[in-house]
Amino acid sequence: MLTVQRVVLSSRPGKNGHPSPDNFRVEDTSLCTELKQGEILVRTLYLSVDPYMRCRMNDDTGADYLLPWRLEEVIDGGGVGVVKDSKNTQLAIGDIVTSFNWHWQTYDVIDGSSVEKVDPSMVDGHLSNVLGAVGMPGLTALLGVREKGHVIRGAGQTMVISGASGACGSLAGQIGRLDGCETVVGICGSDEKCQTLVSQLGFTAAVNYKKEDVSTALRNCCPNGVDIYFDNVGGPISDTVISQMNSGSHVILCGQISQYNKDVPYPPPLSKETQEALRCKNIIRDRFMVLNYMNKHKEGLELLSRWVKTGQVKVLETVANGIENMGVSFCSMMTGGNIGKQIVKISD
Ligand SMILES: NC(=O)C1=CN([C@@H]2O[C@H](COP(=O)(O)OP(=O)(O)OC[C@H]3O[C@@H](n4cnc5c(N)ncnc54)[C@H](OP(=O)(O)O)[C@@H]3O)[C@@H](O)[C@H]2O)C=CC1
Ligand SMILES: CCCCCC(=O)/C=C/[C@H]1[C@H](O)CC(=O)[C@@H]1CCCCCCC(=O)O
Repeated sequence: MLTVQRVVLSSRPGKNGHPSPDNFRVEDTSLCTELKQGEILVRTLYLSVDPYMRCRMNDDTGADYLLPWRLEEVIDGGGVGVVKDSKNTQLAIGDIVTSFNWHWQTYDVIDGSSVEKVDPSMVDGHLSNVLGAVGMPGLTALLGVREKGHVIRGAGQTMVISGASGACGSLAGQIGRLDGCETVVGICGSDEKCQTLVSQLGFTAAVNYKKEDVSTALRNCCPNGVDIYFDNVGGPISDTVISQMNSGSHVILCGQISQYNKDVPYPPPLSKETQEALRCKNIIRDRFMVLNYMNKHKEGLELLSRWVKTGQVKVLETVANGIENMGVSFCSMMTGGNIGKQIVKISD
């Protein structure tokens, strides 16, 4: 038996509530490390906190592909770890593995078939990138832009990204630029974030929605209107962007984080004005879900890996330390405490 730490959901915030670190509890538990055929013992290296997890805190997630976390049970999500013992013919001690359903636990015994083996050279040994730029958020940015953005190289297009300094947004803007957008404008929640987007990631301009009048600032940054909108946040910010979009333009409906603490369906209903703007200007607003493009993931990860290795895409990350900080990190990410991908390092 091994004593390990895990995080359980101790209470729910309620569909209309803001999540709090008190909703999470860290506790010790005993793990039987005797393996059955096919099982592996893993040590957790990094865990991911992601916006969709807010929906898993409700007893009804509102999405058929999301299971609710159960009260008093260990939480799961994206994770990466190292194999410490194996009775699985496909996995050896020292292998790096990942899963979408990794338990928030320092060590675990799991079926080897429930994880994917990671090639550490894909991320130059920077294993947290498996949960970020060369993982689900990277694929979301890449496939979101390519499947729904309709970027045409040389056409002088303008792309706007909300939630622009986060895991998906910071990559989506860089990919828009690489794919040929002439102007790439980010919207995010601090001057420091705005400065980073422009000085480090090559965005044309950035708008601090907490300080500036978004409508005026966008008119200045996008004098020819908006052709592609990568929408991570929804709500009033998106209403404003959509009001400045050109005829025949495209909204990539990636996420609506500004509405996740409200009891509304996903995607949340739009105001009458915004529905009218979409209709009158024939704006295509397609919902995008990265999990619907599994057949494009392998090729996508290879491209993202190349871009990161060659420095064509820069990676931003905010790293917290220790399993006791999972709840705090999740709540911090939900309120803008992160720049780039929010990661929690669990062990070396
Ligand atoms: N469709 C898909 O397949 C996927 C969708 N997503 C979605 O993409 C979006 C971004 O996810 P991800 O990159 O992981 O997270 P981020 O790294 O972007 O972190 C969340 C960010 O959201 C911003 N934010 C929080 N509340 C608000 C608000 N009320 N208004 C505006 N901005 C807010 C904060 O930045 P700031 O300081 O700017 O406020 C915060 O840093 C989410 O909506 C998520 O659900 C993610 C993965 C896959
Ligand atoms: C209901 C709000 C969803 C908002 C959009 C979003 O953030 C979607 C994220 C998914 C994305 O398609 C890739 C993911 O990893 C997210 C979903 C993960 C599903 C894990 C399911 C685990 C389980 O519940 O069994």
